[in-house]
Amino acid sequence: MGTLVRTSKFLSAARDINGIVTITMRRPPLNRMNLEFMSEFSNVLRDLERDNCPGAILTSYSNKVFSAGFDIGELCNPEPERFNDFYTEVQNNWTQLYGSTFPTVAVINGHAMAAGCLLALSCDYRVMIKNRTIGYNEMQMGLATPTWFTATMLNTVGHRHTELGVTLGKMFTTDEALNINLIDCVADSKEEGIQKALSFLEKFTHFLPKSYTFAKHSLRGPFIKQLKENQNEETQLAFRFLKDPEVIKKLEIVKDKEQTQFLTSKVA
Ligand SMILES: CCCCCCCC/C=C\CC(=O)SCCNC(=O)CCNC(=O)[C@H](O)C(C)(C)COP(=O)(O)OP(=O)(O)OC[C@H]1O[C@@H](n2cnc3c(N)ncnc32)[C@H](O)[C@@H]1OP(=O)(O)O
Repeated sequence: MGTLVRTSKFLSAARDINGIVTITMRRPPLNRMNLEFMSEFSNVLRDLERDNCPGAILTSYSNKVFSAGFDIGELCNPEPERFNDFYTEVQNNWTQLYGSTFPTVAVINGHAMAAGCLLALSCDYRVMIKNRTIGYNEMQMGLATPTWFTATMLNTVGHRHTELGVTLGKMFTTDEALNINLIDCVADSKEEGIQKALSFLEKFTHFLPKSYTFAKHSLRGPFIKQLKENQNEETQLAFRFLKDPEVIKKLEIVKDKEQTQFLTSKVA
């Protein structure tokens, strides 16, 4: 897989001979995203920017789950300070990944739910393994989808598919995702997915990095600017939402085993 450039509790990053870095999420069993996971992720992205990385691939150690999204423990009746740190790290991570100066590919080798879907959509290209699901399922959990999550899907598949996807909390199968361009291609295995990702990244070899960055930022920059300008308001809005007694009650039920089985049956 290449030389290990960074390894931390929940992530590893390995560089191949062409400089392409594969970031593997490894927080068993479901790559749930908590504060520590998000800060490690931001550190990796910061290193890649500093090292003028030519391209990166994001994938999961597990062929079942790419990421189950936010750790419900961070959302259920949160403490103000911890939530502020968590949500700020999530926002910073998105601005880094969505606005990276190098091309990125998500090899989605397992289910990608809610914030896990956001990670994949924040890359430039998506290769997904057959028979997995991807989407913003927040609605099914009594949650709302943050504005920058919605904008990221909107910028990928357009208004109508985003409207239906977000308001129904829909998890798309690999085939459905391909049909609406939520993903770019399908692979039979993670290994084939990595090969397809490398072929995509190969296309950028002869481009000037500054030209690539200019093009990417022309398209994504205004959305990043909008979040940066509203970061505190977004955090306060989310905190107030999560402190609503009805939301707390619903999330507590979701944390219950039986409800998890219900959610699992929805993605089977
Ligand atoms: C105004 C704006 C307001 C905005 C505020 C909120 C912003 C919200 C934004 C994003 C939200 C999210 O990202 S929420 C997370 C969404 N994720 C899910 O819905 C995942 C649900 N999980 C599943 O469907 C399944 O677990 C799975 C398909 C991912 C895997 O299935 P599997 O059978 O392998 O595993 P289990 O279901 O048995 O789960 C094992 C174990 O993990 C617990 N679990 C699952 N997901 C989470 C999670 N996200 N956080 C915490 N814990 C989770 C599950 O309960 C099991 O626990 P037990 O073993 O103790 O039963």
